[in-house]
Amino acid sequence: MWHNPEDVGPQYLEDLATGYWFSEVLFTAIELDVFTLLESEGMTTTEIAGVLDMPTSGLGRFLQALCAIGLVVNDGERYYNTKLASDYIVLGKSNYQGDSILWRKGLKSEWQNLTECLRAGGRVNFPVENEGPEQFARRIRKYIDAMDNIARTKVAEILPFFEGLELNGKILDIGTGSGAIASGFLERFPSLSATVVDIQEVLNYTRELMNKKGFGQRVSYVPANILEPWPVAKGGFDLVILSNIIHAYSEEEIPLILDRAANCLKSGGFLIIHDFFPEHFTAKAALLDLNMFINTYNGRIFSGIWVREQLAMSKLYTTELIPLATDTALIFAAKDETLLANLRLDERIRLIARIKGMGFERVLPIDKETIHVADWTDLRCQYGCDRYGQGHCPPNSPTPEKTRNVLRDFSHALLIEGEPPGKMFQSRVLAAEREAFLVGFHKAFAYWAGPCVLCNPCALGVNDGTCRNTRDARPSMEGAGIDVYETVKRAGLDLKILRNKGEFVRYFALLLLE
Ligand SMILES: C[S@@+](CC[C@H](N)C(=O)[O-])C[C@H]1O[C@@H](n2cnc3c(N)ncnc32)[C@H](O)[C@@H]1O
Repeated sequence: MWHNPEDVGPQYLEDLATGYWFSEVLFTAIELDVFTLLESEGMTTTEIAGVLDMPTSGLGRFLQALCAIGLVVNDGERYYNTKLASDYIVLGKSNYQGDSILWRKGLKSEWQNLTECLRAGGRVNFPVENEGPEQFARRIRKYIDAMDNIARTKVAEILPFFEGLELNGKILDIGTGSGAIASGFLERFPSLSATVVDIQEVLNYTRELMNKKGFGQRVSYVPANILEPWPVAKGGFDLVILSNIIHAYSEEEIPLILDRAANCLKSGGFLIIHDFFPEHFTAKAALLDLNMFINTYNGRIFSGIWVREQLAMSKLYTTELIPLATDTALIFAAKDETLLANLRLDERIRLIARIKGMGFERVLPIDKETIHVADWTDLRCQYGCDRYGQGHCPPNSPTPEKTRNVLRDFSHALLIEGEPPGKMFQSRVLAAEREAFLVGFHKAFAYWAGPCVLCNPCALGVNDGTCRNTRDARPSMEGAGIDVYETVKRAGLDLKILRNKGEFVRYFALLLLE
C-alpha cells in the first residue's frame, strides 16, 4: 500500500484499517487451494463448491472478491486464474509463493500482541516449550519452505549482476535456509561448489532439497551457530552470501558476523548482502523491523549506510545500496575495490541509489520524451508571481525554445521528488547534479522547483540586480518552459493542485543525463 502524503484523509485510514480483509481473502484461497483447482480449465461456482464440499451461497461472493483483487477472472460461467495466480500460487509451480503467504498468516497472532510487546519493551511470546523433535522438524520445514519461496525469486534478480563473469571456486552461504540462493549460483555456474551453514535441524532439510536438485556432491553442510566462530576456512571463499541474515540480530552482533564474512573471503572474492533497507522500501523495512521486534529476541532493520560503514571497518570496499525491483536490496563488497567494477551494475542504477541516499523521496529514471515543454508556463510567472524578473526567474531563465533545443542533447533524465524546505531541496538537487557529473555523466544538468532560494541573503547585486552565485543557481523546471504537472503525469505519478495554504507540497526536479 503506497502512502501518498497528498492523499491523506479518511480514505487512506480506511484502506489501512481494512488491509487485513485483502490478506484474509488471499490466505483462505491458498488454504482451500482454489488456484490449483482452477489451473487446467477453470471451473464454475457449482463445480468448485462440489470439490470443496461447501454451499455455493458464500463461495460465489468469495470468488467475486478474488476477481475484484485480480486473482481470478470470470467469463460469466467459469472462473479462471489470472496470470499472476497461475504463475505464483498454483501448487507445484517453480515460483510457488503459497508457503510464504501462509507463513505470513501464521505471524498474525503474534502481531495481535503488538500493544503488549510495546508495553513490555520487547517480545512477549516465546517458542513452544516441550516441543517434541517431530513437531520441531515440522515447524522448521514450514519456515524453510516459506523462505525458499521468496529466495528462489530473489536469486533470479541477483544473478544478472554477475552476467559476463565466469565464477568458479567456492561459495559460503551463511544461514542458508533452503539453500535457494546458493542453488541459483550452483545452477548458473557449474564449476562452483558450496559450503552451507545453518543449525543442524535446518541443514537436515536443506540436504534433502539440495539432493532433489541434483547438487549432492557439490554441497558441504556445516552445522554451526553463526554467532560463534565459524568452523570454515579463513580466506577460502570466492563468494560469501548473507541473505536475510542482517535483520535477525543486534548492532552488537552484526559487526562480528560481517567481520567473519570478510575474513572468509579470498582476495578476489565477492560478499553479497541481501536484505531489507529503509533507503529502499521505507514502509516495508519499518514494518519488518516491527515484525522482528515482535517475533525475535533482538532482530532489527539496519540502514544501508550503517552496514556499509561496518563493512568498511572490516576493510572491505562496497558498492552503494543496489535496489532490486522488489522489496529488498543488495550491497556487494570485496577486498579489492577494482573487482566491484566487474559486476554488471548499470551506472544509472548506482547513481539513482546514491541520489536517493541524499534524502529524496523518489528518483525515477525517465525518457526525455516524458518531459513536456510548453509555451504557456512563463505566463504563470509573468502574470501571477511577484518574483517575475528577479534572479533566475523568467525572463532571465531559458526559454521554452532553448529548453527544447537543450533536450536534443540528452537521451534521458531522472525525475527527483523531495519535500520542503525549498533551500534544502535545491541544495540537494545541486549535490545530485554534482554526483552525476563525478560518476561520469559529464553533461549532467539540473532544473529544480520554484524560484531560486539557495542563498540567504540572496546574492543578487544591489545595483545591477544580477546573481553573484551563478555557479550554484539553476533554473526552475516551470521557469524554463517545462510543464511539471504533465511531465509528472507522464512519468506515472500524479501531482495534485494545491487548493489551500498548508497542504502538503511535493517538489520535483529534473536531472538531465546523457
Ligand atoms: C531468514 S532465513 C534466511 C535464509 C536464506 N539465507 C534465504 O535468504 O532464504 C535465516 C536463516 O538463518 C538461520 N540462522 C539464524 N540464526 C542462526 C544462527 N545463530 N546460527 C545458524 N543459523 C542461523 C536460520 O535457521 C535460517 O535458516
